[in-house]
This record gives sequence, C-alpha cells and structure tokens, in this order.
Amino acid sequence: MNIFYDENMPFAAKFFADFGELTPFSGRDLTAEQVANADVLLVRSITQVNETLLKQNHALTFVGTATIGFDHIDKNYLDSRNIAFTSAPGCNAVSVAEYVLSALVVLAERYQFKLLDMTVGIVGAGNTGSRLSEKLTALGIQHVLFDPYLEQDASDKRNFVTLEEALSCDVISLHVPKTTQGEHPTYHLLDEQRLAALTAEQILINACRGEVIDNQALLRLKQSGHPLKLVLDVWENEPNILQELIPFCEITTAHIAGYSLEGKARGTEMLYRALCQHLEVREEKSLENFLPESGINQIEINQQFDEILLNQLVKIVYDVRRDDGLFRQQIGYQHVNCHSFDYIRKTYPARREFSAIQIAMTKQIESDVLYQLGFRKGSKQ
Ligand SMILES: NC(=O)c1ccc[n+]([C@@H]2O[C@H](COP(=O)([O-])OP(=O)(O)OC[C@H]3O[C@@H](n4cnc5c(N)ncnc54)[C@H](O)[C@@H]3O)[C@@H](O)[C@H]2O)c1
Ligand SMILES: O=C(O)[C@H](O)[C@H](O)COP(=O)(O)O
Repeated sequence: MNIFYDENMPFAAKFFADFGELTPFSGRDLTAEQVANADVLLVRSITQVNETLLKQNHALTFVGTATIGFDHIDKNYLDSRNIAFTSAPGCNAVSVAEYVLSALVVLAERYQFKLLDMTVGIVGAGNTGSRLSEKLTALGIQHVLFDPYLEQDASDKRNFVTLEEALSCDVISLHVPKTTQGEHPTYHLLDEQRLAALTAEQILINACRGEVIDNQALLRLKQSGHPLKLVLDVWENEPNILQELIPFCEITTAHIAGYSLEGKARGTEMLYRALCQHLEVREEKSLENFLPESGINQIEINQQFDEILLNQLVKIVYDVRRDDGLFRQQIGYQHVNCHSFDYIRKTYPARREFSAIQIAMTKQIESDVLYQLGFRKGSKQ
C-alpha cells in the first residue's frame, strides 16, 4: 500500500510504518504526477485536494486531513469517486484556546486591565470555542456564545446570544469554519459594516480562518486611525497575506494557534485510528507512547491564585509573544512572502499544552482553577 503524507505531520512515520510504503511530501507543492499511485493520502490544510490533484490517480481509497478545518477538501469530488474521507475534529482545539488565553494575558499586562473585568464574545461554540469557554469559566471571566447551528440543537443546553451581542463584548474571539454556503456563511462575516461598528476599546481575535474577516476592509479601518486592538493568527489568502496589516496588529502570528505538539500529533493519531477502521485492522499504537516529556515537568506554586500568578504561569508555558516575535523578525529579515510564511510554520519550535505540566501546591494554597485550566496535579517534593 502506498501512503503519501505531509512532512509536517508529527509521528506519521511511527504511526503508519506497518501499513506499507511511506512517502512524505511538501504540502504546498504536491502535484498530480507525484500522487498518481497513492492508495492513501494524508494531508494538512495547505494541500488542496480536488479533481486537479487526483485526476491521474485511480488507486486512492482514503483521504485524511490531520486538521480541524477541511475547507481545502472537495468532499463532493471524493464522494463522487467513493473515496473515504476523515478529518480530525477537535485535535488542536486546546492549543487554540491556550493561544487565545496567552494573547489575553499579554494584552491585559500591556494595557493594564483586569481579565476579570472583561467580557468575551465567542463566535462559534464548537470544539475550539468550547475549550476557550471552559478555560474562561475556570478563571471566572464572563463570556457569551454565538452559534446559530448549536442554538437549534435541543441537546445543547448552553445559553446563546445574537451575533450583535457577541460582537459588542470587550473581546471578540472567532471560532467558526470557513463557509461560503448554507444558512449562516462565515465568509467575510466581519465585513466593512460590522468592522466599522466596533468600538475603540474592543479586542478582535481571529484564530479560525482568515477569510472570516474582510482583510482589506480591516486594513482601511486601521489606516483611518481606529484603535481596535487586533490579534491575528490567520489571514485571507495564505500564504500571500496582506502584509500592510501586520504593523496594525497587537499580536500577529503565522497560523500557528493550533500548533502545540499535542494538537498536531493528535491529528496524526486520529487519522491513524480512522485508517485502521477503514482497513478493518486493530489499533495498536497510541500517541501516549510517542509524546516526549516536556522541558518543564513540574512547577511549584507557593502563593494563592490570582491574575499575577496566571500571567506568570501562562507565560512560562506558552508566551504568544515568542511567535509574534518570530513572525515580525522574519518580515524584517526578508519581506514576508509565501515562502517565509510557510517557513515559519514548517520550522515551528516545540510548544506544549498546559496538560504537559504538573502544578504542585501545598494543601494551604491548593486551588482547582489551575487544574480546570488544564494543568495536571503534581506532588510537592
Ligand atoms: N488557527 C488555527 O491554528 C486553527 C486551529 C484549529 C481550527 N481552526 C479553524 O477554526 C475553525 C473552528 O474550529 P472548531 O474546532 O471549533 O470547529 P467545530 O466544527 O468544532 O466548531 C465550529 C462551530 O462554528 C459554528 N458555526 C458555523 N457557522 C457559524 C456562523 N456563521 N456563526 C457562528 N457559528 C457558526 C458551528 O455550528 C460549530 O459549532 C475550524 O473550522 C478551522 O478552520 C484554526
Ligand atoms: O484547521 C486546523 O486544524 C488548523 O488550522 C491547523 O492548525 C492548520 O495547520 P496546517 O494544516 O496548515 O499545518
């Protein structure tokens, strides 16, 4: 069996070695000729999987993307050829939530506001929106959810608000897929008009898909002097992004919100499980056996939980300014272009989730907040 997989898929060689011959490829450059004899194709979000890519292939039975988003996959075409498809729902949702939390902590320090005084409007309450909501709940930060699809789901008992209410919060965090069809398409959900209605004090975070915000309209708004604070991880038309927007961002990164090691590797593991099911073979491997120890194993806490401690802890584990710095440095070094955008992503330095770290506290100061945030319980040595 010929298995083609994106070279930016951690542990793929370990997971798939027993299935047959493995061929890694560079996701952006994959050609129809290269993939002509693939039986299984495992991609990430930068590979467009459609008729153009697959027209020379008559062997393919399974396509998987190790990502949450699947707007790069022509599912209708795969269905028409009876090719099985799977994505990796939720694989890096925690990573995105931790990115957003890190951005909030950094901005709270930069502008001297208290996170507890803020309200957060979460647009899209699926996996990433929910993980963020859980962390905000743990911290006691007020937030609201907008999701017209889940609102109709009787089994979802959460309270939902209107889009206008969500967009009037101090912080707006976007967590929707990129869609152009259906009842509630998200393409340019934040268009010129909605952007113009935002106030000077608001923070807008986009870590879902660039096309959800009209980037040209956003640039015009910022060029007109609007003080809205921007956190942008994703861009329209990646990797050929609207560079003029970068200097207007408080925090800006190269689509890496979901790039914790755990987040990426869970994607690979989910494809492994789906392929086992597809081939009707027993699952024998597990990510637990491959993930290395984190650099920091345990952090000892000797004070009561407060926002200062949260700030210190979040920054020890994941300080989003590292990735903002890498991005801006790359631009200063050589004008950002499609190659440098992809280069940052390909060479992304290891980043771990809170769950890779144990927190050890004495009984007197024990606080559940940190465990609810995702850290593990450690023992005081
Ligand atoms: N920056 C990154 O690294 C990164 C990482 C993971 C996911 N993503 C992107 O984030 C998106 C969301 O991820 P997820 O795991 O939460 O997906 P999900 O499918 O679990 O949830 C998405 C939610 O959005 C809702 N939704 C759809 N259209 C909407 C609309 N018009 N308004 C409000 N809600 C709407 C859906 O009902 C669903 O509940 C993914 O599709 C992916 O494109 C980006
Ligand atoms: O949809 C997703 O899961 C994320 O956007 C993911 O982080 C994309 O990563 P890529 O496939 O571009 O490496």
